[in-house]
Formats: sequence, C-alpha cells, structure tokens
Amino acid sequence: MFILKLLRLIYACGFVCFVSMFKKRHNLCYISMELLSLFFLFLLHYKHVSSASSKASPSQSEYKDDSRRIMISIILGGVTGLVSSVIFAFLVRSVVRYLNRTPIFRGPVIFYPKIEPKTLQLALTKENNLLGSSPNGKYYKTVLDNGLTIAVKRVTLTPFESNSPETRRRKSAKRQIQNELEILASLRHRNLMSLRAYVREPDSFALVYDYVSTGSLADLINRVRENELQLCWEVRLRIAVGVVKGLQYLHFTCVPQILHCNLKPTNVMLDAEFEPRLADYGLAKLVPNLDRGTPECSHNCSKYTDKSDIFSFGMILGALLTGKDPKDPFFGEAASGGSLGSWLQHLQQAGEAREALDKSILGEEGEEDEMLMAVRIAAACLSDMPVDRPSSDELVHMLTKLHSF
Ligand SMILES: Nc1ncnc2c1ncn2[C@@H]1O[C@H](COP(=O)(O)OP(=O)(O)OP(=O)(O)O)[C@@H](O)[C@H]1O
Repeated sequence: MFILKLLRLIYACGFVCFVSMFKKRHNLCYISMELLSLFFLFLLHYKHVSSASSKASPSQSEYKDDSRRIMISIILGGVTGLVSSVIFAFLVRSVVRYLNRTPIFRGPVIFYPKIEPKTLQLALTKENNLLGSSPNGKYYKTVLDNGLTIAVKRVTLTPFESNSPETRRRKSAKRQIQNELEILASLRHRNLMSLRAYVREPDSFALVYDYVSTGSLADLINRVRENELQLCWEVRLRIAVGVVKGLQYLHFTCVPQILHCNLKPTNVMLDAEFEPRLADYGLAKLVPNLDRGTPECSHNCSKYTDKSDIFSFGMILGALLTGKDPKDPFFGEAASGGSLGSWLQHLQQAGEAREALDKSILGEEGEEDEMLMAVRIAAACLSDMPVDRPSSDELVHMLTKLHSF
C-alpha cells in the first residue's frame, strides 16, 4: 500500500509538473488545464481506493494483478488526461480568442468629441481642396458643417491591395489595420498630430487630422530661402528640439516602440508659435512601399530602425542650420561629398563648420558656438552607420543643453 501511495504521489507531482510546463501565463485556458488534470487524478485515486478497500486480505498473486492494473490505469489515466487537457485547453483558448477579437467597424471611427459621424461622412463626399499628393496618398482640406476645418489623408492601406478571394484573410487584415489605427489614435504628445478619426472607404482609408493653417516646416524653409521671412537661430533650434521630442516619445515612451518612417519637412506641421507637430508617423506597416530615404533602407527596408528616423532628423537639422534643401543638386556634386551629411562631416573635420551655416543666422551674438555644436550633432545623425547616430533620447539632452529655453 505504501508503494501505491508513493506511485500516486509521483504521478501527481509529474502531472502538476507537466501542467506547469504549459503555464506561461495564468490565463483561463491554463487554469482549466490544471483543473482537468486534477480531476483525472481524483478519478484515478478514487478507483484505487475503492479497489483496495473491496479486498480485505489479498493473496500475493492478487497483489501482482492489482499492481499491474494500477500501473495500466496510471498510464491510461495519464495519457487520456493529457490528451483531453490539451484538447480542452485548445478549445477554451479558441473560444476566448473568438470572444476577444476586435469587431470590424462599419461607419466612421471617431476619437474626437468635436466631430460627428454624420457631419464627417457628409463632408467627405463634398468636393475638397487638395493640399498635396504623393504616391502614398492625397491630403485634402475639408470644412465640417460645425465650422471645424480638418485635414484628410486618403490612403490605400496595404492589406486592401491584395485582392485575395479569402474573406477570412481580408477580415483579419481589416482588423489589423483597425488595431494599428487605434494605437495611433491613442497617442498624445504636444509634438505629434493626433489622429482624430478614420473612415473606411471602398478601396481606401480616410485619416482625419486637425488642419494646421500655419503650414509645414517645408513651407517655412521655402519662405526663408526666398527671403520672405527671417528665422532666428533660437526658433530653428526650438523646432529641432520639438521634432526630436516627438521622436523620443515614439521611440521611448510608446510600447511597443513606434517608428516614424517618413520624417521630412512636409511632415512637420508648425503652429503659430513654431511649435512642431509630426504628421504621417507610424503608417509604415500599412504603407509598405514608403520611400524612407535613409542609407540602410535603399535596398532593404526591413533594416529600418529608430536610428533610421534619426538619419531623417539629421536632414531636418541640417536644413535648419544651412538653410539649404538637402535635395539641392549642390549636395550631389563630388566636391560636396555627394550628400548633405558628407558635406557637413567634411567641413566639420576641416574645422570649417562655420561655412555650413545659413548666412542669415550668422553673426547672432553668443549663439555661434551653439550652431557649430549643432552642426556636429547633425553630422553625427547623418552618419552612414546607424550605430554612430545618437538616439532620440540622447538628442533631446544634447540639443536642450545647447540653449536654455
Ligand atoms: N494636418 C495638416 N494640415 C495642413 N496641411 C497639411 C496637414 N498634413 C499635411 N499637410 C500638407 O499637405 C501636403 C501634402 O502632404 P503629403 O503627406 O501628402 O505629402 P508628402 O509629405 O510630400 O508625402 P508623403 O508624406 O505621403 O510621403 C504637405 O504640404 C503637407 O504639409
């Protein structure tokens, strides 16, 4: 009887160990596995106890028969318990997953109290003013009936491109897009444009943002270049700090990390105080053929990391410092090293970083050192090797230390 008890104990321990191997998390399905295995243990125990008590004084051969039966029932009980636990756990998991899946929304999905679904739907059908267009989509300016002006980006998001006949796959793709957009809509930061709503259209999505009447950094740089506007160093640095704070939030506060993947002056909106707000961030998973313009992305965009966003930031900082368009043919010439980054790195190594600065900001007293330091930072951001570029977190410290705002 002692051996029997010992066997039962070993069996119980073994089964509990087996169950705990599956127990990555204590969710419903693993708890149910445990309950089921304990139930089988109980049945087994009950059978042994009843068979043992029905025989008062068994002979030696009966003992042998008994122990064989017990061994067989232990093995059978174990196997059936195991199989049924796995099947049961699988069923419970499937049901839980089915109940928890995101429903597919039909009408507009609104995250902003000032927008009414009907007003939005109506506004989208009216003729809208085109703000700009790119292979990734078109931006329109639209006025709602309540007077609110919005910017609408019409974009064909990835999974809709594939005309897969399988309805189930299309549905999961729709859910995937919805989930991504829900995440983007939940982000709140002073330096990010918030997604206010989205509407699923037959072959595209309409993404709704606030309309920024003061325009983008690209507009501002153009006005400066055409001498329509003077932009002092302090404002330029404030814009750079705001952009990098937006990146820092995406890279370090968001879990999982979000990569901008399309950072450029047209995607940096500026308010009346020149506070920047990043637009078009986080759409990379949904618009895979995005031209990201970073060295590691020229062949294979799967290598895109937060350091690739930093390269794009380097271009923006370089444009703010030099007043030049990074796509200016001047940078393509061999004498300038072939790119804005090479030109800055070359001047800096030659001790001629001052040459890089926009003439209209030169001579601002006491600030030249800050600008020269910023040239070094821009050159580091534009390094060919991602590891040599600072992180957005480091950049916030580096740039805010330059000037106390
Ligand atoms: N919320 C907004 N308010 C006002 N103008 C905006 C807003 N968002 C974008 N724009 C402007 O709309 C224009 C078109 O933007 P769009 O993003 O389509 O062009 P792009 O940046 O060149 O291309 P992409 O970002 O698709 O690579 C840009 O000049 C941009 O500054």
